[in-house]
Amino acid sequence: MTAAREQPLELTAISHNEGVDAAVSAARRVIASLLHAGDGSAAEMKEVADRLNAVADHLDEHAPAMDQRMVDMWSGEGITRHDPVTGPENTIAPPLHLTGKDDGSVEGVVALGLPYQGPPGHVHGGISALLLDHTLGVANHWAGQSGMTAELTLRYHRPTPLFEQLTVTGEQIAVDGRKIRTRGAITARGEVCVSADGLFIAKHLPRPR
Ligand SMILES: CCCCCCCC/C=C\CCCCCCCC(=O)SCCNC(=O)CCNC(=O)[C@H](O)C(C)(C)COP(=O)(O)OP(=O)(O)OC[C@H]1O[C@@H](n2cnc3c(N)ncnc32)[C@H](O)[C@@H]1OP(=O)(O)O
Repeated sequence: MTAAREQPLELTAISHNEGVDAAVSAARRVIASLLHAGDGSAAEMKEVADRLNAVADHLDEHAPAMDQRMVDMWSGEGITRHDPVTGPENTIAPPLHLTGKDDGSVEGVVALGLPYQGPPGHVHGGISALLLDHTLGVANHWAGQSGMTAELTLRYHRPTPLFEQLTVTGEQIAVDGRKIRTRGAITARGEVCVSADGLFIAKHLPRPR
């Protein structure tokens, strides 16, 4: 499928310790800290809310127009910085860090905390679906033929643990005309927790200009 490469290639934008990336890391910490604190916290939540709203007001005051920002988001070639799985500019991205491997597959590791909880102590099934949908999409890009998700079939083999290193993989299996078949999995401690089979159709929406 893909010619052998000498070393893994970054498929995720590298997070910087400055600028918006640093602010986003801080915001991720706030999200986790709020959930950890909960309703019974002794912290003065009215004051916390006022301070957070002041930060949001400041950001909104200095933000570009939405249509301009959309153009900016899609102006580069290659790796995105805004997506909800790997994006260093997106607070809801865990983030997962993906690299392309010699064998044509992609792989990343991530540990998920409280904001991603479903069953007690374990990852929400919809979050696993999000991670796999994106990882399969990136695997298609890495293999050279990408598209939009038409079907995503998930099998949840065992609960996926929070707070532990998870390995997320994706690999393009076949291309038949516009139909692209892709497979992937989330494993913990070497055991498959979730496996995914995707059908993607070669279609690309126009980039904002
Ligand atoms: C990009 C720039 C930045 C680069 C970054 C590089 C690094 C990162 C790389 C990459 C990262 C991206 C990772 C993203 C990952 C996330 C992906 C998503 O979340 S995508 C959003 C969710 N999906 C939708 O919203 C689709 C909505 N549905 C549609 O738009 C259409 O229904 C679509 C495209 C799926 C098909 O529509 P039609 O009109 O184009 O094609 P028709 O003619 O209907 O179908 C073509 C063939 O496919 C079959 N087909 C279509 N849908 C099917 C289905 N659901 N099941 C089975 N077959 C289906 C049909 O039967 C037909 O087959 P016959 O040619 O006749 O044999």
